[in-house]
Amino acid sequence: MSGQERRGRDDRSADARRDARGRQRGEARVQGRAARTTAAPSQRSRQADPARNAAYDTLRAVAESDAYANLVLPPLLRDRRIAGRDAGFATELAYGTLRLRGRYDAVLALASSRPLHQVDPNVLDVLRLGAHQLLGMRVAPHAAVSETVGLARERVGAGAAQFVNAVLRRVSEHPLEAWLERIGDAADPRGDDPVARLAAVESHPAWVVRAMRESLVGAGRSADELGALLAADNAPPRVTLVVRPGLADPAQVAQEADVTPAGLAPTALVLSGGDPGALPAVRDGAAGVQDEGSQLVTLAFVAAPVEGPDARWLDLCAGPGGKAALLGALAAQRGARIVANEVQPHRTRLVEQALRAVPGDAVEEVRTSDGRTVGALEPASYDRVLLDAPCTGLGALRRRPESRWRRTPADLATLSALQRELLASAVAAVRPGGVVGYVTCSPHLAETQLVVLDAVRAAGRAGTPVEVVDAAPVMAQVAPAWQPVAGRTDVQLWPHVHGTDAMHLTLLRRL
Ligand SMILES: C[S@@+](CC[C@H](N)C(=O)[O-])C[C@H]1O[C@@H](n2cnc3c(N)ncnc32)[C@H](O)[C@@H]1O
Repeated sequence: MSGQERRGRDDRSADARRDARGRQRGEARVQGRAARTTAAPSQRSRQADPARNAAYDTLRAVAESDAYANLVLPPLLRDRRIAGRDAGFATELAYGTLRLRGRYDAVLALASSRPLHQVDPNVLDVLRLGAHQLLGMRVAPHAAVSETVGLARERVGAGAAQFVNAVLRRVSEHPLEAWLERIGDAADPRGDDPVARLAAVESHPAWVVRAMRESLVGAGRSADELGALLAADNAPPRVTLVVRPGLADPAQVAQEADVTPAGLAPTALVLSGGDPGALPAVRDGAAGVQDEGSQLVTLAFVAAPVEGPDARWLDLCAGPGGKAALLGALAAQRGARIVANEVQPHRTRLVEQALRAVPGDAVEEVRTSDGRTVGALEPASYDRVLLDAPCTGLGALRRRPESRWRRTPADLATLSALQRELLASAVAAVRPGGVVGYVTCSPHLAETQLVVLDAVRAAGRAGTPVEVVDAAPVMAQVAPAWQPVAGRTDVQLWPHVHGTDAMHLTLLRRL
């Protein structure tokens, strides 16, 4: 995607109701305040608007309390009664700034008279917000600078405001394309380090850039797609609904909301605007918000042929219950029953909530237990076992704006060890002839192909041998538009190709 296209996409989420200064109109009304204020006019004109304040508070919570932006911002907007386009502006400002933090830090490092590590973290976050308004959103440059200077003055102090003014004025001197060129050259001065260049330009840690290149190649795709993959991580994901089969009617949902078919999964609709939580079908649990990739891997898992009965399904790591709800709906249609297992009690409660619309006789149990023990406690007990494993989430970076900066290579070692144990347990829990679906929302080879390779070997040693089932024809049956990758029996989805999270699916049959 070109910088121009990327900007165009950001532009569409910019606030059309904002005035030329990028400030919201009718702010007092949105805030429930009287139009008159007791502040002196000079002070009034300096007040940063609530949307920018909300974005700033979100960035500070992410930095100081290890908070998740998508858990911090929505309640903050509700509490402060920031709604509609102003909420959209705050969301794009906060999430976009977090996703593109690496790019903006590279820009700010060139524009600042001080090394960034000497800049107060509060000031640095204000600068990042200013950089995103200037380079990633359609806020007029003078408004982006003056409003952000106002934010600095209000939240940090007058000295900080002067510094912010000087740096942002320098940032505003060049358009995004020129800055991308400059930060690319600064990261890769000799022109022989494409990873460093992409890391700066596409705003990913270098280790993630390397891992994504290996994942693309390992999944049978070209390394030339790397730039497009990283750019796709920087775009806000579309809002996709799942219409749970037998519980809701897509035509009915289409009457209630502005939706279009997502393209691959027959259950998936893209919502073009509005609050999905306000839709009746979503409120009652017959539909939900779910990435199309999650729907596809669940549908393919259920479509995989098993030998013999097909009545008892286990979701080993079910929380918060998105896939369990789809599984439950499909189980109800097929006369099967599901057991939903989750290790964290509060997430088990979310699974119960997600399953509220699934007919009771399709749900055998929702329980809290460590999935690693299930294989030993209930050997050969299920016809299908879904293992949607805890993972780094490197395939869902666009959805979790700050996570790329939090994850470390050390997480891979911990998580892939857990994934191996859980997969061994899943294999032990499925009966001979039954199917295990191994799913991650990461394309990292250490969490996908290597875990599967080890699990197949370990299963043989443990006396519970498995074979890999070719998932390509199964996926083609579920999603006729699916294009298999030559030589691959697993399924790897990609944001830049399929518009989904980078979900992985391997199907195993117990022998
Ligand atoms: C990727 S999430 C599952 C998402 C879920 N399938 C959905 O679609 O909503 C992985 C889940 O595994 C849970 N988990 C982690 N370790 C576990 C364990 N040892 N046993 C069972 N669940 C575990 C996590 O708490 C988390 O809820």
